[in-house]
Amino acid sequence: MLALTALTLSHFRSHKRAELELDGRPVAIHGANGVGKTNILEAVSLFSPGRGLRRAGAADMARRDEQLGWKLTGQLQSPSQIYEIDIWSEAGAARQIRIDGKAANQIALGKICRVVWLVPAMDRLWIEAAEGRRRFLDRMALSFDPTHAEAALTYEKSMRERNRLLKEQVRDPAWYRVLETQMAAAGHRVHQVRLQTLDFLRLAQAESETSFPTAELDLVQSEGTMPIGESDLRDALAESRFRDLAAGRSLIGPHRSDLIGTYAAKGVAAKDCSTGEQKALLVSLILANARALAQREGAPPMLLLDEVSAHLDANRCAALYDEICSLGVQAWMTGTGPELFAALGARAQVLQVTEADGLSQVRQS
Ligand SMILES: Nc1ncnc2c1ncn2[C@@H]1O[C@H](COP(=O)(O)OP(=O)(O)OP(=O)(O)O)[C@@H](O)[C@H]1O
Repeated sequence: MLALTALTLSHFRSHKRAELELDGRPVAIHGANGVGKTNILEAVSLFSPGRGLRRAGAADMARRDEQLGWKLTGQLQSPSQIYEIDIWSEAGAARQIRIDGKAANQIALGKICRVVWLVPAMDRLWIEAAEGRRRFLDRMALSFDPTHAEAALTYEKSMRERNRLLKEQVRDPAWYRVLETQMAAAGHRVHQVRLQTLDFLRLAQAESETSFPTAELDLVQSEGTMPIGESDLRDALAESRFRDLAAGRSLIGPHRSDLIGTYAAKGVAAKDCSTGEQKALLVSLILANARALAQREGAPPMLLLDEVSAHLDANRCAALYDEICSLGVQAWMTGTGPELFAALGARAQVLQVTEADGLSQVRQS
């Protein structure tokens, strides 16, 4: 299994200090609006690479009106061993990580801990801009291949630099060659890992007997097609330079990919499905992600499901709970009242968050 067995939040968001003792079961967190349930999920999301589920900066995560910075301490149980992990930021500085007392970086963290999430901001994922869908796919890709974060970052950095040259109307090819070589190497890798992730998800959906609808998936380019090999991408970037100069930005590459989903049984594009169906398609994908990783690595990722029951009918909610429990996933779920988790019974650890006089409290309920 992959699970946090203890978690302490210090001066993190609304929590001055919250200590959670966990036993590896799914975690159902309930409490009134604004008591800090999502803040706990955000803390868990930081146990994987990236900016976390709110995509916030380290400074925003410090408890307001305190200049102290924040700290998260977690005990992580992986299939092979137990890790003691500290993640903290001092006075708004970049996040720091220590694994078993030794300084570590986000890539090292990504190798031992995988976290995938669904949050209410993703309710319109199928309808809104492609960037959100790419991010959702990349989060799943990262759970399969921890090096994905590094390749994506290298690509992003070289692309930004190339875009700067394009905006400044630099025309000398010598300025572009090194950047385009870097973009092609990292971009090809990013694209391949995304394609492989789609294959894993397709297979896991096909093999499953879940009642969640199958989401057919396609990765498409906003214009044309993605060059197949690394050298094809490098050549395509060089060829596109003239057009890119006119646009002032790079027009080809994996940053122009889009994830298209279809409700397979109905043959209806995800963007045209009902709100609940759209959410069910996303749930179907993260369950497929969990199933595939359980098979390949012996442990599914931790799942963060903020406002888990929103838009799902009672049958789908029960089916989701059943699947989480049968997969042995440490799913972190939130909702405003304990009744939302009644169908889980003793299969989950139920925590209640309350707040009084600016101080939050988390206790078993
Ligand atoms: N840096 C911070 N310092 C102190 N409080 C913060 C900070 N950032 C956010 N908050 C507070 O945390 C609260 C939001 O917490 P959170 O989103 O976890 O609530 P929630 O329990 O999930 O609520 P809901 O049920 O409404 O979704 C808000 O009151 C917000 O003002």
